Amino acid sequence: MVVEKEKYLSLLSKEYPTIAETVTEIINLEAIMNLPKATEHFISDLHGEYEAVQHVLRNGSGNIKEKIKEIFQGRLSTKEMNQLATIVYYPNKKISLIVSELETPEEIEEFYMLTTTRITELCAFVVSKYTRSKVRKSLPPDYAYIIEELLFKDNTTSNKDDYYDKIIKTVISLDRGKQLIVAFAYVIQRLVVDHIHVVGDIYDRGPAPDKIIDTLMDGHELDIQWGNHDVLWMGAASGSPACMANVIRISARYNNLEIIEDAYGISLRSLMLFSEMNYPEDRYQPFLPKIDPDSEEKIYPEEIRQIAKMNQAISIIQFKLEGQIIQRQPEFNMTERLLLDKINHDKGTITIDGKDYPLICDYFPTIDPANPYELTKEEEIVVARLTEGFLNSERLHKHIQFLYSKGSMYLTYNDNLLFHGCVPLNEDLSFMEMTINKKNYKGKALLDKYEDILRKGYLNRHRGLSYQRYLDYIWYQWEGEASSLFGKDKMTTFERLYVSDKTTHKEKKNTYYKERDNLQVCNQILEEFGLDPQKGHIVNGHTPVQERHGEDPLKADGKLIVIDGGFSKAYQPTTGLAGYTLLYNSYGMQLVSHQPFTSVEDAVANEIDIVSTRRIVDKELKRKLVRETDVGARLTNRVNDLQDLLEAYQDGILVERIKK
Ligand SMILES: O=P(O)(O)OC[C@H]1O[C@](O)(COP(=O)(O)O)[C@@H](O)[C@@H]1O
Ligand SMILES: [Mn+2]
Repeated sequence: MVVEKEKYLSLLSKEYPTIAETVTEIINLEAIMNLPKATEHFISDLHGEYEAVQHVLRNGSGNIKEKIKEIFQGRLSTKEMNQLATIVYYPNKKISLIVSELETPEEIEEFYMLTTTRITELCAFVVSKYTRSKVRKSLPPDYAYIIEELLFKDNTTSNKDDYYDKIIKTVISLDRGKQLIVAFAYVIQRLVVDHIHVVGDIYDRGPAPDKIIDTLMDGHELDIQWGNHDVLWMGAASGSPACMANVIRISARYNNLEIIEDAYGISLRSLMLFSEMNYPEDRYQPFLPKIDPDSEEKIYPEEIRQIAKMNQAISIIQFKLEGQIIQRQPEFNMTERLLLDKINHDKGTITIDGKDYPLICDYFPTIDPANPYELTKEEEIVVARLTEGFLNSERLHKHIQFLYSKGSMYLTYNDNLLFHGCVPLNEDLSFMEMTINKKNYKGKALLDKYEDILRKGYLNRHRGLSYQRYLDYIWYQWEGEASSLFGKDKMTTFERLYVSDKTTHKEKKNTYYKERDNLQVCNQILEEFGLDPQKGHIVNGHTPVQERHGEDPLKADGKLIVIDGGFSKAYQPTTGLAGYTLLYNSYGMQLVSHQPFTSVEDAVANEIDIVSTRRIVDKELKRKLVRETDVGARLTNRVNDLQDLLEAYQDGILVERIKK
């Protein structure tokens, strides 16, 4: 035997010291590989919409309802099935509501009895595709014993029924019925979806990306493909002032500065004072925040004025900082985006592409026409304070570290390729090249390089300016032409704010977006990432699918699927929907579309499911097993090693470590 192999087996023998233990593990792994493939659940462009995301996660994109129907159709009425579903999604709230409407203790007891029996049956069905050990690990410690006892009850011995009945009755008589049902509900929520892929853009626009991350951190098995908005926050947390200015500007624009101040505890006081002192009352029209018409929170005119001024101050700071990057990084090829030096301060106009346009607002108290990209002393102080705040917020770093640990630029998983935006293409369909530190990158190598830069930028965040190069490249991924996350020729933020002529607002999408309906292009990309085009799919987020205008989320005959349906409220008028989720289980792939989510209260009281339609993307001819997945490939390797270990024991090459 080769020495290396022998060493490896000797190490393995520490974990499996006897023939019996080795055999047991082989049998265990073989059994796992024969289980149906676990359900993958793809979501993207969550954009801070915590409640809608929660709802989709709680109802497993409609999967829980499907399972309820499978078991109870014909036995329960639609009303009873809807009620059971809502109990699973919002157990605490729904049970309290139901119980408050019941009159006698007998009715309450009957409700608990019935619900516990039904939810046990549902849970048993949901967990039937997992090994017992996996189920056991998902049980809440407080009720693990009881749930396990009820779940794995032996149906062959009917005299045990009394025993199970007795367990339930005792729990109820001890006034613990509600807690047990809640525990069951969470187990069902957790296990109905085995693995979540978040295809980018958790941050910006909506109110609570921080709460979404808290939820994602709470135990689901998942991975993240970073979106452009996530990378902007990662850049800000890495100490990039330009990324940070963008983050603050977007939060101000969407009237959501609480995310910075309250959720992450970063003080905006310096910016507020600076903007109050420098930007007067009537010059901020383009900077008024967008107010969510559905929001019940009252906002005072004075507050709106304050936010607009902060937005204006940080926007100018952003344009200056971005101009500095563009000037010091010729490789970015972005000199056309240098606009502050094109302002004609006397005439109140700007020259873009050789044409003069009037400015909506021509008040630039901090811009020195001779040196338009230089920050004033005061602006420098504001930027330094804010950067410190972003570098030192504990909660922000907890979240950003989670994004780094679970995330990547792209992912290959069970033959599929997942990324948020695009693989930048030239018009002739070749991969677009980007020069980074004098070397050229394209296709997969470019995405790998971007990821490397993102990681190095964050790891070196406290090491000062010599690492600024990384930060500049992180910012580039937010709005550079060869960014795989942005995918447009330019970001016209300045023009949108200052010029009314809409022709200047145009952002041209990369060729990828026109060509991703082309099967050959999709195949070329799958091959570039080492995947089999016959088997794989590409999954993207980033561009809201305008289903209302007849756009199809399935491109190239279903080879590529775009799942940005607009959880983001700001985009719902364009999409006409509230998001897609893609499910990939042992029977194939299904695209689920969701209607706008109103509120938790509405969902609880009126038992609303926001799932509207399901579409088959791909159907497996034969139910797919774990053996045929990436996990299966790893387990097969493991089984092969264990078989070698077994042989080594049997041939006397290794001796069993029998415990004394
Ligand atoms: O809708 P807003 O807030 O004006 O933002 C528009 C900007 O957002 C972008 O669409 C990028 O964000 P998305 O990833 O959400 O599309 C830019 O291309 C555009 O300039
Ligand atoms: Mn995006």
